[in-house]
Amino acid sequence: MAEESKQVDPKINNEVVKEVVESKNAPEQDASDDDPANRAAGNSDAVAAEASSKKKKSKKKKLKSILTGSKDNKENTAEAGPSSSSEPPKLNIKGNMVEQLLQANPSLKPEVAGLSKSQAEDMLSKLKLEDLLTGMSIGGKNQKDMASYKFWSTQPVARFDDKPDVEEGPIKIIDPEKVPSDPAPLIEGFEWVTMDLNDEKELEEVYDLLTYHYVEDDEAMFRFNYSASFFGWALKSPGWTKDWHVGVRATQSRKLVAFISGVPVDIRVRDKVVKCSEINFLCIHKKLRSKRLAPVLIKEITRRCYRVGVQQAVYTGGVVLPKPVSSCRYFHRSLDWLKLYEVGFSPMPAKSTKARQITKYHLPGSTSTNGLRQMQEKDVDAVCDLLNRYLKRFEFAPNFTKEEVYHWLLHKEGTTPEQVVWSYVVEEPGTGKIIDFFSFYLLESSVIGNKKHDCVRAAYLFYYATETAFQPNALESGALKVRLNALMHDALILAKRYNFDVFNALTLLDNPLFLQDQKFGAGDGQLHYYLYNYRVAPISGGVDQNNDPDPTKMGGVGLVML
Ligand SMILES: CCCCCCCCCCCCCC(=O)SCCNC(=O)CCNC(=O)[C@H](O)C(C)(C)COP(=O)(O)OP(=O)(O)OC[C@H]1O[C@@H](n2cnc3c(N)ncnc32)[C@H](O)[C@@H]1OP(=O)(O)O
Repeated sequence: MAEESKQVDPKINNEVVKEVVESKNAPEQDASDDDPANRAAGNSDAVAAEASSKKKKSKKKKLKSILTGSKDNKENTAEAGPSSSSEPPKLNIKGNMVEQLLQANPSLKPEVAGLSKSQAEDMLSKLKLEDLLTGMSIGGKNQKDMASYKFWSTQPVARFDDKPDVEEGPIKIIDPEKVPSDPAPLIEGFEWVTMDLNDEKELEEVYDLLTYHYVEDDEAMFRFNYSASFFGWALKSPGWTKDWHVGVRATQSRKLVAFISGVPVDIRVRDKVVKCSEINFLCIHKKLRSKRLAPVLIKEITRRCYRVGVQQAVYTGGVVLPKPVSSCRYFHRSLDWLKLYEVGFSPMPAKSTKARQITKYHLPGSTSTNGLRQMQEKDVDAVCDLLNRYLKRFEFAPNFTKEEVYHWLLHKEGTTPEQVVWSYVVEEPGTGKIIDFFSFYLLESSVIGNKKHDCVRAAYLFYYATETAFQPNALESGALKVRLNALMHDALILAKRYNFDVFNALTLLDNPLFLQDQKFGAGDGQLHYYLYNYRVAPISGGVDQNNDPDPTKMGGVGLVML
């Protein structure tokens, strides 16, 4: 999932604030309770665990407006988060522990001052080395105690207290024969559907649901505005099956009210290749939020994956769940600074002016790399070879087939109403060999309630690769940095040419080598990477302990998810 991330006001850039401690009292459920395979073997019903019959009655009442399509339902309460009514006693210890805490993360200084001893201890226990490595100590806002994850604590996922030297591999082995052949029943008035995205009407329904109910930023200023072409691209990749496009409809109104999807992907985690379902576009109608429907959807897509022998999944999110494999930070490069300022995305830095900001982000009209041109069908083999060699340099990355390169990276003129992906190759002058390649995709965001602008065209940096990486000492000599900066500068120029307003990138791949030089600003979004039913030792997210891009922390995440 892409995350809505806004450019951080430079004034507050490094003031990272976290939620720290909360009660640990809730008992943990046995993981087997929620496992579809165990359900088949006679264990407690997963849906029953989510919704007691009492709750069902009140839900039925609240959901009436959806069933009938009326708009008068005001019920949309968020689930109560952790709260503490009493003021914690001030910390009056000067011991080792606090020093350790501050040493581990100096940016915590303002927070430590007001902590009780037990809170500080708790915080320290959360600030393990692996958390620093994955960026979790910084992006861990919203993290709850394991037992407070009523659903996730029952699932085969890594836990926050797992040791960093875990043996990597599946958490449990599923026998597809024992997985129920039918979905668990939904509450009355709703039914499961498999969406047929080859049917334009159904594609449109998914598009509508996501347009109005998918990810918004915290202040609800922007909302992703996926195009129908984008969904064709994202959800019909090689090996896709319509069985993994799962919807929930209101029986009476036939309205699509929830969706979750998966597409197959092989991910290499260090030296092992894991056959995964890449889960994305989990979305629940706003009026059905906080009613424990998300766990039901997740269990249903899990059942469908298990049934066909796919036992692992990869997914990303802005929320902290047990437990990220890695966490990367969003960066944004203004292409049309004035527009971004006017829509409230980019702040005006202290002592700057509009004119200065516009000049700062000005780009030349033409690219400068010799041999740069749009990728064509004839480049698929060369790009596949270069990209796979490049991605082997990362611990957590896909391995592309030629079909996948064709699907994900090649824009096929005239096949979709809107272009979704832009890919370029560099043909070595003289030899014609493909020596570099880069790509970005389009994801528009609607601007909510702005009189002047209704959308922001964002380019998301996708995959890239360069032969320069394989030169001896490419990193130490600075050659890789120089080459990537030249390529990314051209990528920015091309994105500007195609009327993009902003260029987004994470701290994954080799991005820390160019983010700052290319005037990317830090965003307020963090993207956490997760694996389902697979344990791994922590993987670096390309950031240091202050959440800044760090070239010494590269080599971790090589997977770019939409
Ligand atoms: C082998 C195959 C396995 C396949 C499955 C692999 C796993 C795939 C996992 C899915 C990967 C999706 C990747 C993407 O698409 S990430 C994009 C997620 N979508 C959005 O943010 C769109 C806008 N938001 C919504 O539509 C809803 O708020 C959603 C649907 C997100 C939650 O609905 P709602 O707000 O009404 O909540 P609830 O009362 O029903 O349920 C509350 C429970 O749900 C847990 N929750 C909340 N948000 C997420 C989240 N983003 N991933 C996983 N779990 C999440 C939450 O911690 C709590 O559990 P626990 O804290 O009590 O334990």
